Amino acid sequence: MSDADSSPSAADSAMGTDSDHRSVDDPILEIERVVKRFGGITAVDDASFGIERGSITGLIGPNGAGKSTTFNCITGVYEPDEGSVVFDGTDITGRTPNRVATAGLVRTFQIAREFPEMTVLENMMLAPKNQLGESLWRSVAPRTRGAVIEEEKRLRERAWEVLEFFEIDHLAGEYAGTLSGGQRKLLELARALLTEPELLLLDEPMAGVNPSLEKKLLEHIHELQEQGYTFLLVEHDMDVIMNHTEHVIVMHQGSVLAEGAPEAVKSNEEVIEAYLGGEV
Ligand SMILES: Nc1ncnc2c1ncn2[C@@H]1O[C@H](COP(=O)(O)OP(=O)(O)OP(=O)(O)O)[C@@H](O)[C@H]1O
Repeated sequence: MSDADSSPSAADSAMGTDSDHRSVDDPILEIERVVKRFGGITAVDDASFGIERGSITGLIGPNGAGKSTTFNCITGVYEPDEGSVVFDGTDITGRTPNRVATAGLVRTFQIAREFPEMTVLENMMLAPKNQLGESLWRSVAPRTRGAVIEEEKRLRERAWEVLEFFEIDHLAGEYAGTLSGGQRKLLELARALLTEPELLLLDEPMAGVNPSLEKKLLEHIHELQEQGYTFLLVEHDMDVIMNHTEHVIVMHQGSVLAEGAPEAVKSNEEVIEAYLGGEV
């Protein structure tokens, strides 16, 4: 169980939202009236919400509710037709994915896939370069020989540190292509961390994960939260949402239908109806 019960938002009731989202004390991310259309389809329809810094927030909704499109608008894959995305006080609307990642907002489980014919450590060393984009990496990386060596040393140390944190340091010399699906998930999260993000967007992190790895992944996510990272996750597994997030945003037909503490959202009638009476 997370510390959801002690969260300030735990006492909130799930509220329906129009354009005004609940006030967030210290927002790391603010989505204001975002609209994204594909021809005649409005995939995201005037969606607004804020993400509290240091929180684990769930973004849920039935199939086709607009969750992935919202993630894509946040991470720069799509430019919203209307509205704004503000990260850490800076308007990042319409920035390219590389520039969004450079700002400290990283989407995991969708980042560039690992290279199977390179070792785990080599993949780690390439992660910041891949995520930030080669040209950007060059522009931020120091160019003198001494500085390059120093930077590489620092990155290698950090790579080992992160591999140890995820308890996959013993795999550092293995080819990434030989890893199990679960080990690959851990490597993916480890690589994302090397880009030094502040906010991690997790896209169905538990999909296809066995129960023991799920437990491990969740423990790591909570430990990282304690270190100050913020998480926004799209997840269909309601047990994960109910037990491991402190705030839940529910999307339906492109809009935010309700948000609040997990228990309050679970019993919200509009939410239950949106899921066609299914168990939430
Ligand atoms: N590239 C696209 N072109 C046309 N329509 C799209 C495109 N991407 C999404 N849509 C439509 O926009 C709506 C929202 O889709 P989206 O994938 O964002 O929902 P979702 O909540 O992530 O769904 P799921 O849980 O099934 O992944 C759907 O009706 C979908 O068919």
